[in-house]
Amino acid sequence: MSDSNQKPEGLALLFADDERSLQELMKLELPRMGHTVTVCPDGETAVAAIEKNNYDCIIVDLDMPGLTGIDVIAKLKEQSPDTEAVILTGKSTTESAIAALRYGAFDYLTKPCKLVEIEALLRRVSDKRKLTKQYHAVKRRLESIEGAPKLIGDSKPMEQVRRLIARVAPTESTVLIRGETGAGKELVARAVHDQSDRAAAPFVAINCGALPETLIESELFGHAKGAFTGADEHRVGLFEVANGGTIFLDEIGELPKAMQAKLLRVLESREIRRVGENKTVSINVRVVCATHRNIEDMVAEGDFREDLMYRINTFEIHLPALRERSADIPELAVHLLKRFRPGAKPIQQQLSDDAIEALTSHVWPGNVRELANVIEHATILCDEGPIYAEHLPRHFGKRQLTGAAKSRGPMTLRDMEMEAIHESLERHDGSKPKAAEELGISLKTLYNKLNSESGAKNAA
Ligand SMILES: Nc1ncnc2c1ncn2[C@@H]1O[C@H](COP(=O)(O)OP(=O)(O)OP(=O)(O)O)[C@@H](O)[C@H]1O
Repeated sequence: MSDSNQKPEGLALLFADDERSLQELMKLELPRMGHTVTVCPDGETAVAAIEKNNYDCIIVDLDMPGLTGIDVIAKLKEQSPDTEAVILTGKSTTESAIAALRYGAFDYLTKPCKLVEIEALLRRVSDKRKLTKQYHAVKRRLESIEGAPKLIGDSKPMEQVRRLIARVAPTESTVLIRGETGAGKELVARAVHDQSDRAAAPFVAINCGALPETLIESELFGHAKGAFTGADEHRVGLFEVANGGTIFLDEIGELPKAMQAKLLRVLESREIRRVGENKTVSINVRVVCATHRNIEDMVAEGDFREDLMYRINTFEIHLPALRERSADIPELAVHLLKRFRPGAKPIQQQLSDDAIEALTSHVWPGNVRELANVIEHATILCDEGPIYAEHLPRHFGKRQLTGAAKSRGPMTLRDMEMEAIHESLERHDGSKPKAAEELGISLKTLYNKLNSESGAKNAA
């Protein structure tokens, strides 16, 4: 991540040490490294400077007469928690330096330290600040596209989901979220994390179905440099990235059998082993899984390990399909509209009655993801004012009225789903990628549904 050929971003530094010669040295050398520096002779002056100015990083001597380095850091973390702190310490006080790390210091240097060590450490501070800024920028962009991750819906089924989330979140239980594709399982997983004691630590999501089998292990557990062709550098796996927080294993049913055994071992031992390394690393990660597949059937067919199934579904949350909570559709539609038309307006000004009627009577095989696509389509045709049924995709809302559906009598949800798939395939001259995109489901899911339909027909 750190490119040693690249000049680090200049940092605003504060240096505090009672040694005159060090003060003089830093006044000269830190600017030569491209940083600006305020030099202070003691803790009191340092605290006064921190109260007046903003610094990216402070470097403080641990042992100063009056306020010590730890006192200065404690004050700094109250005043400006984002500013990094580096401790300078004599060899004999390494233990106090470790105490300083507990107070939130970034790192410590033992005196006498070389200028190259200070330079390397400041480069790391600079890298960290750059990454933090990038993280906030990406998060803001994502929120402006998707809206802040918020579970919308007050329908009875969603109230029940919320109740379950609130019950399980504060525990350490592994959670299995079941529900159709696009129903919002990742949002439920995030809500479990956000309502837990781990909320301030990372939430890391990975789709087990989206990675080639050969890469999953190193993605989850990391690898040593040279562990396999292409492993040019040491890489930390997602379990380590999520340490202290939550890992969300989406589409757990897609995990290859060999990986299922490895995952089970990790869940039981709470230790991981990076690919190409012998030693194990302890991890403290809460695991939340999700699947749209019937895991019990997969176990019966020998595709999923029974012991892993029991291990991951300590607590289950079933997320109902959108058609089972149609009362949420208007509010969800307006929430999704904000992605394309920022600003909040009442539902009546955004959606006409006929649009609400068409939306609430649709079957939604692609669930909320499909709803987001339909809303995007409507905003292309209608960039302001209420959305009418005519702005919805052409096939929309008609399905329930087709002669075939009426003459067949009551249809199962599965039949309706297959009808939506076939209609979409027809509209796109049989193109499965286009149909999958329109329906808001993955190509893999489309194939699965078509295969299980032809399997059922063959069996009949
Ligand atoms: N209750 C909800 N409130 C707000 N937005 C939602 C809700 N449910 C789903 N969404 C939105 O719908 C989209 C799909 O949701 P998500 O990715 O969580 O579904 P999923 O069930 O995990 O799908 P998949 O099984 O395909 O991974 C996302 O853009 C998400 O923000």
